[in-house]
Amino acid sequence: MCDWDLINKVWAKVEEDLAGNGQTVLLRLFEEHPETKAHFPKFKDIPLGQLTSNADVKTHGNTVFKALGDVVKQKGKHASNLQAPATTHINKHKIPPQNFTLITNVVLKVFAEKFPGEMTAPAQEAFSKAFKAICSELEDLYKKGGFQS
Ligand code: HEM
Repeated sequence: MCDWDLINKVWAKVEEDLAGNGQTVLLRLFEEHPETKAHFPKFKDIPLGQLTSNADVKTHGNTVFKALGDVVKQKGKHASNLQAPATTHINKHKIPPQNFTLITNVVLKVFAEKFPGEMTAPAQEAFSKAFKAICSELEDLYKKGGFQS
């Protein structure tokens, strides 16, 4: 079991600047795993240096973090919240499932840096467990959805 209350306490802090925090995560994802940028039609041809001031990255950061916030707020009962993104990421965006592990590891790292007061050892552990569970549920949905890379 994960401590969803601990996670939601950190998330309240994240929501003080949802778009900015989502933007930081996307930029760090592109920096640390440059192959992930190639999956985004809007960003793939723009050099990373120029993306730091790209408004679309911030808007997309907000979209991703809004969806992730909707998941963590369900405190574990998020099956229906995962179905829609799984379907689009399988069929429309064609994102291999291991990318969810990459992005959630980046989220953990960015939160630990940005929110050292809230990201205590138990909070990091709670996020780590929750993200592992979510990634594994997404993998199951990918299998059911017949994902082909
Ligand atoms: C925490 C994990 C993630 C969440 C919550 C998330 C959520 C979303 C949402 C809500 C959308 C817009 C609605 C839709 O099309 O479903 C979206 C679009 C998209 N996502 Fe994700 N996503 C995640 C991870 C990723 C990763 C790891 C990649 C690729 C490496 C990716 C690639 C895309 C692309 C290419 C789009 C379309 C962007 C556009 O509008 O041009 N996503 N995502």
